[in-house]
Amino acid sequence: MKINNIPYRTIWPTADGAVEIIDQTRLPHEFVTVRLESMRDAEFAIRSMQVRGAPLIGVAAAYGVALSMKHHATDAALKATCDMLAKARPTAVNLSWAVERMRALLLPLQACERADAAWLEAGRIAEQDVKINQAIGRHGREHIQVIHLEKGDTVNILTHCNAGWLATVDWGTALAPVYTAFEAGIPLHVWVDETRPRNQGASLTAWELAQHGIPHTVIVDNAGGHLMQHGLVDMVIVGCDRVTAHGDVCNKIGTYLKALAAFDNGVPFYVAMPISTLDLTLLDGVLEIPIEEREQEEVTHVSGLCDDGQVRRVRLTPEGSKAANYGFDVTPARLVTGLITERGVVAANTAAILAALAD
Ligand SMILES: CSC[C@@H](O)[C@@H](O)C(=O)COP(=O)(O)O
Repeated sequence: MKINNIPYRTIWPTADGAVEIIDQTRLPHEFVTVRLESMRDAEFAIRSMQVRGAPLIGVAAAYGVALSMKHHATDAALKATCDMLAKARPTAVNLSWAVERMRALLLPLQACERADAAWLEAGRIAEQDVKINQAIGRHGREHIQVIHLEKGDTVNILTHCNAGWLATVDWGTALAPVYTAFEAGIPLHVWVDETRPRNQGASLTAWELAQHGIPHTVIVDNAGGHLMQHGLVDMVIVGCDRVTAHGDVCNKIGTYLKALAAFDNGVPFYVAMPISTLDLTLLDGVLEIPIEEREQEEVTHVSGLCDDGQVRRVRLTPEGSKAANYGFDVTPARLVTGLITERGVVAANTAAILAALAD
């Protein structure tokens, strides 16, 4: 995708064997890239959310394994690296998916073969992510097009958090259909939930849509229900961090409330999902998916650009008030209209999911 008309990806290998990322903690007010030279750098980037979004943290972890293998490629080093990276964030299954794919490839190899093989495999995972997202974009666009033909007017799409190109290597998941439809000339407008506490909608989704000239409006997280009651939302598309065999969807906190409002108002609620986000070991998402709890400061404080041009952090809540910071919630399958995958749009139930996997 493009920043100031220059094509970028969110992560890329450098000619001298390091990895570069866009530091997403600095957006939208500053565009800064960061060089990762070690597994510790990759682990810090994931934990601190310099890189975030389920597919991207998987790719960053794969590169983390590759960086580690350049220096220490024994069995013990491979185990320690994979175990540490897999724990950097708990909810998105793509992280452990990517780490386990690296481990399975590297473990049978001689130590001296591991560095080159790891580097190639991390690159393959990154390239695959781009292709998968392009396919999600094509499948999702068809549904946007159907709504456009029925309505004969601009399609209003609501999204939560950031599941755009910043959350992947390129294109995004939930926003891939948006970019693809926009390129095909379908008139659309995106309602962007600000997505407290870290405001990935207001700071990341709004920024990347603006870079691409896509009409959008940032709304507070509580506005979606009101907009749906007044016919101002034609469809919802969100990303996801883990989907169970039953089709329950875990995504950024607040997604469930949007799904309830969509259901009550007859608005289609789609979840864009690479197949690697499926966790067939789990059935009931509410009971079984681990939900990340983060620091209270993400709730009690916000940072933003002040009128003097400086980025500052300020406290919102009274000193002494406790805050709880659950990062994700689970939307039961019954509220999901369809899962937009690289293999097509799949119903959120076990039979349809298994049939899609068998194709
Ligand atoms: C394509 S990204 C899908 C999800 O990872 C995204 O919607 C989300 O919840 C991201 O959460 P984050 O905490 O910013 O990593």
